[in-house]
Amino acid sequence: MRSAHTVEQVRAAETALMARLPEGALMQRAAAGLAYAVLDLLPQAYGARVTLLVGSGDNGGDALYAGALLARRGVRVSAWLLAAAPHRAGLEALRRAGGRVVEAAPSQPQDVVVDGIVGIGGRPGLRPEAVAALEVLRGVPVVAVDVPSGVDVDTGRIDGPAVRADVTVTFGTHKVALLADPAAAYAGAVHLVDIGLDLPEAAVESLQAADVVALLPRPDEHAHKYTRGVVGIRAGSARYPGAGVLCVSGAAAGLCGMVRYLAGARDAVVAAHPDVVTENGRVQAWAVGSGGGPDVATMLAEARADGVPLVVDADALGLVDGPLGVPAVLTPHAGELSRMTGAARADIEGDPLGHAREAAVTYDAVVLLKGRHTVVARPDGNARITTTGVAWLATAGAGDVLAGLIGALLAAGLEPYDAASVGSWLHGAAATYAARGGPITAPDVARAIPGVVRDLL
Ligand SMILES: NC(=O)C1=CN([C@@H]2O[C@H](COP(=O)(O)OP(=O)(O)OC[C@H]3O[C@@H](n4cnc5c(N)ncnc54)[C@H](O)[C@@H]3O)[C@@H](O)[C@H]2O)[C@@H](O)CC1
Ligand SMILES: Nc1ncnc2c1ncn2[C@@H]1O[C@H](COP(=O)(O)OP(=O)(O)O)[C@@H](O)[C@H]1O
Ligand SMILES: [K+]
Repeated sequence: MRSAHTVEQVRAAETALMARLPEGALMQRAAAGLAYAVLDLLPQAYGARVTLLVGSGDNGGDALYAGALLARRGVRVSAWLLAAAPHRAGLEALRRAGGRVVEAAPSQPQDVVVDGIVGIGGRPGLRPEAVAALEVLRGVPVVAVDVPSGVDVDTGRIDGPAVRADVTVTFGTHKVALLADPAAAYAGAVHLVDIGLDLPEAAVESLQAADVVALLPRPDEHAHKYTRGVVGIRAGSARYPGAGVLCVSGAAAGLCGMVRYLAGARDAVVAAHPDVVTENGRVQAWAVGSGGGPDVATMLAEARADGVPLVVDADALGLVDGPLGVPAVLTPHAGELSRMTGAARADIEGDPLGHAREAAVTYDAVVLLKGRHTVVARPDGNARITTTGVAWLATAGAGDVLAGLIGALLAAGLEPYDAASVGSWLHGAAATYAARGGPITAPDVARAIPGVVRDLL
């Protein structure tokens, strides 16, 4: 599991650890990790040029100590001080190692910029001096120290100018802004340096392959189709038969024992999926709403009346105005959530984690808010953020596949939070497998799911 802790949690762990270590030890650990990450980006250390952008706090201190380590390896390090009182000991260390202080951009082309402007002590946004410095150095690869400066660390919001990093070297744990968009998109590749912090459980996390393996349902030796779970699909209509076919394709990827289909695209579904049963009968979960048509209200009401867990997607989301009274996963994209809650779409896109968490409370359900980094939020405030996937997944019908897949995982017995987050992880991984760097369509995503599962197991 990748965990993201809040600034308050990091500070508390840091205080506890610092009490047991010699002064400056943590910063030395951080600086060493940072220096190695910068070295990794340089063709060779000797003669390379690195500019440090240095603010007034310990984030700048990390950059200065790392700069000292780099200077000892022969890197030409320039520290551009953006605040009046930079970390004193760090600055001395850099000078002793042969680094220099500059007041403007170095005239020679630079190989790397290190963003040590602000870290977890920063307020969102950047001062004009920092914006100007970044502008002058535009085009040079940026390594951010701990977080890209300017982002809102605990929410992932971007409320002003912020650094766009190629790599972020973070210390002790991930910060929320490194998982949650829009800030996560500013972080580039994130490299975690262990500095020995002892941290509590995190409210925000991101499943990794090993976590998905541990949660995946699989048949035991004596399994039969009913013990593996039956998912019912009420999706697709005469007008939108494709949505029914796609929702079934996600459900029929093999993760539960059987798929029942009870909606208006029966012929198309059976033609595409001869394994699907179209008689009514018991199910352990329903997926409702994709390509809904005029019967969507009836379909939602009938599924609810069954008392089993539900996935509510697309057209059915507009009918949800409070808790459904059964365990549920709601799967809106930002536009659908905007229609549900009345919040502006841009506000939702600016703070997907906050809006997903709020909606989870309002609807007393797991809310899966789709996007580049999909958020799965639970009413108790916990959230999992999906980092698998590729932009090619933003294609018509991909959401229908996801709804069916989550339905199958619910039917197989996963809790709604696990079903939604595992389903979203598999969906993103399947898109990446299918895309192999190129375009995909929704059926490609569904077809790639069994291969992802096979490789995981
Ligand atoms: N907490 C930890 O466990 C560790 C922290 N370390 C480093 O220490 C950092 C935190 O250091 P600090 O608490 O000194 O805080 P920061 O260095 O993040 O920034 C605080 C300083 O920046 C100024 N500032 C705030 N917002 C600003 C803005 N938008 N523009 C310009 N200046 C702004 C403040 O007035 C303050 O002086 C971490 O991010 C990390 O890089 C590491 O040295 C290792 C251990
Ligand atoms: N930029 C992106 N990068 C990666 N995945 C994305 C991006 N934009 C959207 N997605 C994913 O693509 C899928 C689109 O689903 P959705 O919007 O419901 O489409 P549809 O309604 O046509 O099925 C979601 O799983 C979403 O998370
Ligand atoms: K920074």
